[in-house]
Amino acid sequence: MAEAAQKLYDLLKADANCKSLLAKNLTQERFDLLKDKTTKFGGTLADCIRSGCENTDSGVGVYASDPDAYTVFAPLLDAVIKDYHKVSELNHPNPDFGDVDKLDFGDLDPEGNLIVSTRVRVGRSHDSYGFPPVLKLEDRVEMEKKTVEALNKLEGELKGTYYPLTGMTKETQKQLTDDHFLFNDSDRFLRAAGGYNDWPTGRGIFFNDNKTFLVWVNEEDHLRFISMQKGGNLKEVYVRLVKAIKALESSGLSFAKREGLGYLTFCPSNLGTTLRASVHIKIPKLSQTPDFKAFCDKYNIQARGIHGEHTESVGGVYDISNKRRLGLTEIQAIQEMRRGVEAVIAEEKKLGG
Ligand SMILES: Nc1ncnc2c1ncn2[C@@H]1O[C@H](COP(=O)(O)OP(=O)(O)OP(=O)(O)O)[C@@H](O)[C@H]1O
Ligand SMILES: NC(=[NH2+])NCCC[C@H](N)C(=O)O
Repeated sequence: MAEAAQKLYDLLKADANCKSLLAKNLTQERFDLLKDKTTKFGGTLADCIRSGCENTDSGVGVYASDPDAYTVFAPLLDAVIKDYHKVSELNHPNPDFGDVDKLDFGDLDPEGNLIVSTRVRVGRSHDSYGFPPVLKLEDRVEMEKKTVEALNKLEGELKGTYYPLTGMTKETQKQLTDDHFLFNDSDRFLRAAGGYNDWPTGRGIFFNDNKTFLVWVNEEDHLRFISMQKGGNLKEVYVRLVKAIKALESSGLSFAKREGLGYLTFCPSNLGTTLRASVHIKIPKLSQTPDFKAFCDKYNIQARGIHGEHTESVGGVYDISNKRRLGLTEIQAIQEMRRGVEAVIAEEKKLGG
């Protein structure tokens, strides 16, 4: 067990240019302290660090093998979490979605010139199962079954159908992915972490008729709840997601949560609120300025390409979202994204866009 971790650690140390949070925070002292430990789910240090050691261009570089890893490997994971979310203490507040009847925002781009679409997602983990490195095929299948039973109870606007990946044609998968609804198995960071083990068994997507509410089953996290639509109406998208979270939390599913850390996810960058609110937005001018990255950092927002993380922009359209998910409430994370997007729009217009 310690040998596997040692081999991986050697790989990490061999890349002197590695800038990941793993490289920064996995000191020799922490490595020695953790290398022989195992979680209740059988997770090891090697399980947590494999992706970041095999991919030294990782930004974060670490995944939790299971919910218990956040306790057993806390000396490493806590340091990475503080670093990513820019907090000095791990005292994440209780969930607070705000008063959805009194939100002080609506459409972020009422003229409809810049924002192509808006999406808000959260991740949830079943508290009785581990994460991909320790999951068995039967666990995934069992989790999928329990999840679908809960999803089938949704009503009204959230009512929809579950489509397992097993049996879905390649053409349908490609179309749904190109249209930004479905995930695929092309992320090498997630692959190295075990995220595609037994692919595609136990995975699938649930959506309502107009594809404004979607659930990913067994992609990176056990569950991702997603609300999205064309245009910039953040209020409609957010209110729909809050409704879905509340409905699913009262449908018999029990989600992994930890005092001080909020909702637990596979990747430490996602825990806390687990909320990522994004717009696809046309910013050909701002994105070309040398200060674009600094501008985003100032507002705690992140720019991605439009086919998801680690992809490039197409035609000056970027995915702009809140970067922090921990140490603030859900409504504060949404407001942080809103302020960032409003600033991006103002700056793009100032530059003549
Ligand atoms: N505002 C948006 N409008 C339309 N599609 C979006 C929007 N934001 C993200 N997407 C799409 O969602 C899919 C998933 O994106 P991505 O993997 O970057 O983020 P994520 O699902 O939030 O998860 P993670 O941050 O863990 O990678 C991609 O197809 C991406 O294009
Ligand atoms: N989808 C995510 N969890 N993204 C954040 C980290 C992704 C990858 N492991 C890295 O370190 O770069």
